[in-house]
Amino acid sequence: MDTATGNQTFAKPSGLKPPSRVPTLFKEDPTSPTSISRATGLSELTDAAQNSRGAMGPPLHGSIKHKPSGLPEPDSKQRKTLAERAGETFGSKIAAPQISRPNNNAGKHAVSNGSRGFSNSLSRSASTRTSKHKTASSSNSIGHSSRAASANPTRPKSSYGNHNRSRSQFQRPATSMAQHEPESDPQVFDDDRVASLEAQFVAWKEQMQIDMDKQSKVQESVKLYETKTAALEDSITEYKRLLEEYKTNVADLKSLNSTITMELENVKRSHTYEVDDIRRKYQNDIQDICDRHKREAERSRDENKDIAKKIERELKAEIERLLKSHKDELQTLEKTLKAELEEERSKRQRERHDIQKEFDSELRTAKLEADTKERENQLLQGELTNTKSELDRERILKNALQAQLTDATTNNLVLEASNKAMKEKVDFLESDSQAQSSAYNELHRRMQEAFAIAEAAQEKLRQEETLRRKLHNQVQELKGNIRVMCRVRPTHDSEINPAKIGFPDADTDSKEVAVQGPEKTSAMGTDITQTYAYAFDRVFSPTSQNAEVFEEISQLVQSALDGYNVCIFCYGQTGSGKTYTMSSPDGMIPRATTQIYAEATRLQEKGWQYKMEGSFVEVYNETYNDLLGRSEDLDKKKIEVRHDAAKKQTTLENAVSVPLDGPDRVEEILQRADKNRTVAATKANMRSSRSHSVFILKLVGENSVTGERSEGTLNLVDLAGSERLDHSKAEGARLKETQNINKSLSCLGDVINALGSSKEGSHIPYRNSRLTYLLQYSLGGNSKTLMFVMVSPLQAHLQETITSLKFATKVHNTHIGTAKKQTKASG
Ligand SMILES: Nc1ncnc2c1ncn2[C@@H]1O[C@H](COP(=O)(O)OP(=O)(O)OP(=O)(O)O)[C@@H](O)[C@H]1O
Repeated sequence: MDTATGNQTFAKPSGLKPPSRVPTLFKEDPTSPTSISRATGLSELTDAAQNSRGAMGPPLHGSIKHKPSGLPEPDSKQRKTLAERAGETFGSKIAAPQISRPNNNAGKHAVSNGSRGFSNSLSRSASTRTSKHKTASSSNSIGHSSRAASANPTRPKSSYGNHNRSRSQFQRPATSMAQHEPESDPQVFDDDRVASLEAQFVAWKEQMQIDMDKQSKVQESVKLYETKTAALEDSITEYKRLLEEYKTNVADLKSLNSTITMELENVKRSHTYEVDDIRRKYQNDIQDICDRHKREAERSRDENKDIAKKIERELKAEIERLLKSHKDELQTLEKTLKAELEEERSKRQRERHDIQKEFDSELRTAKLEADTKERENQLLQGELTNTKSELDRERILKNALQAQLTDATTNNLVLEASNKAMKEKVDFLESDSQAQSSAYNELHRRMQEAFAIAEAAQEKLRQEETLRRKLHNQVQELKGNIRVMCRVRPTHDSEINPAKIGFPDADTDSKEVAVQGPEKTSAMGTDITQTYAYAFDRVFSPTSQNAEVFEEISQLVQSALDGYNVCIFCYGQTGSGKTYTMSSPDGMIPRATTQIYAEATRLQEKGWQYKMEGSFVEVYNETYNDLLGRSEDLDKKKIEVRHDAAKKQTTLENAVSVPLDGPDRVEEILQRADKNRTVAATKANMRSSRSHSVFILKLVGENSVTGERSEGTLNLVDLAGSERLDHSKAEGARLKETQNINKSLSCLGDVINALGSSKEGSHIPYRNSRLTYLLQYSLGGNSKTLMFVMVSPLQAHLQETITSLKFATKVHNTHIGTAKKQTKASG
């Protein structure tokens, strides 16, 4: 009854399906003690559980839900109680032992028609035989198999169900039990069965206990659902009540809203009326104000008219007064201005005169400046010429480089050709037989021999070069470390009255020169002429060319390359041919540099590498000037001379030093020096004759093969004119020039004299003049000096010629260093 009521209650709100009848069966008397009827019920439940639900979990919510709700109920009249069914079982059970089991089929039939309890009891026995029998009986249990099939047609079929159905479809084969049963003892069988039943009972009891626990859990779940359902129903009731309340509230709010809307309409209407009233009121006020303002404006307009008339009258009076005073002031000003104008005019007149004067003086200054500019222009033109010459030199250099490139290309082609030939040779030698191989070896051996010979020859050459240097030096020493040569220049077409100069040994030694002196009256009253003969290392007649002269000095130039300090200077009066000999295009300087360059190149194959640098300075009025520097720096830039006593080398600070990387370079050097001297000549007339110019060529050589090193200097000096001037006539700058020239030439003589007469280590007065100080290491010691005494062929210069020749003889008689020679002098 409870279950039925419960089913009705659940179906309505939640739609839960009515619970299974299985728990209902336990609800009948769950607490009653163990009884047969209960045991039978348990037996049925156990079977059911074993068939279909035994393997399932406890009856949870989900499992209850899926229980078949439309389970067909058997007719109540046909239904038997569990007790009745239990009684049937026992009946069958008791009767069972008397059943004879003649064969398998008979036994099987009896069991299938007998109670399920017996079959179950068999199934619970430990014996193998009864177990097999029981399994067969259980599988034939109609109730279970039909319930399982009809209760849940959609449920997935268990393996058990399948197994059951399959067994029911096929004829059971004969078991071993059927064969062995007739041999068993009936008495033992009964005892065993009782024991089995007892054990089965105990198992049933335990199973019952488990099922009861499950049932109580299910009951608890049901109770919980009931409680929840009741709570949900309460909530629904509460929600319904609240809904009703909300509906009432909404209706109230609607009525309130309509009331408020009406009131709002009323308020709007009254507000409109008020606004209209206020607008009307303000319009009236504005109209009043406008009327008042109009009246005020009319009144003030009348007042203004009166004021204006009054001001007009006052202004007219004031203007008249001001006009009168202005007229007076203007008259006064006119007078003052006229006076000032007059004054200004006279002042301007004076200023004009001043400006005119100033302009004149500025004009003069400008003219002077123009002159200066002109000179500067000349300087610039000089610079331009220099630049042009540099450009020419670069061009020449470029041409030379191009020629070198062509040579190199040709060489390359030749080398390639020879390389090819060599390769062919090698191929030829390699390709063929033993004979070729031996020929190659022979060739190789010969080549090695040739190399060895060449090496030996080169070594010999090097040794010979060293020997040559030594011998050369000895020869130079034997010739004397200071030598004097004389050169008489030819007369020009324009020159008349030549002096009588003879060359007695011109066909043999060319060492003598004879000058016929001026006519003198003897004590006897007869006119006599005296001939002065001089002997030097070499005398060059007017027909001699520069090439011939250079031949004599080329040995000294070679000495400079060998590491000696060499000094060659030209001494003589103005116009005697010093510059021609020294600096003309085929003079000593270009020739010397050309030879040095050629020799340095030749020595490269003997392992010598030379670095050559040229400087050109002048000594003018006892100051040094750089002839290779900028012409505007001449007489301004200070050049310092420094001596290295250990190396016996002289260096010039602040002087331009030009690397001599080609023989053409010297031409540029000479041009630049000449330019500077020309520019200087505009400042001091005859500058070139009044200064000493010194071309200094530094030669540093290193031999990478022998490890030798040489540092030599070649000084080529063009001395100032040596003529004596009449001191009484010379004055100012000219007098100073003359004094300085005399001083320096006299110092030069003193130094040479000291070098020739004094012992080694004694004082040499180099410092007495700038010239000797500059040439300190090129005069004396281990240096080699050559003096050219230049002679003018003119009778007019005879006296100066004799003076020069006397000075030269004095120098010639001086012997410096180890060389000693006898000199012959006359006059
Ligand atoms: N050997 C010579 N052959 C032809 N002409 C010569 C020879 N020597 C000098 N002359 C000419 O004589 C002139 C004067 O010579 P040069 O200028 O060399 O004299 P200088 O002694 O250097 O004079 P200065 O001291 O003024 O410089 C020049 O015109 C020069 O060309």
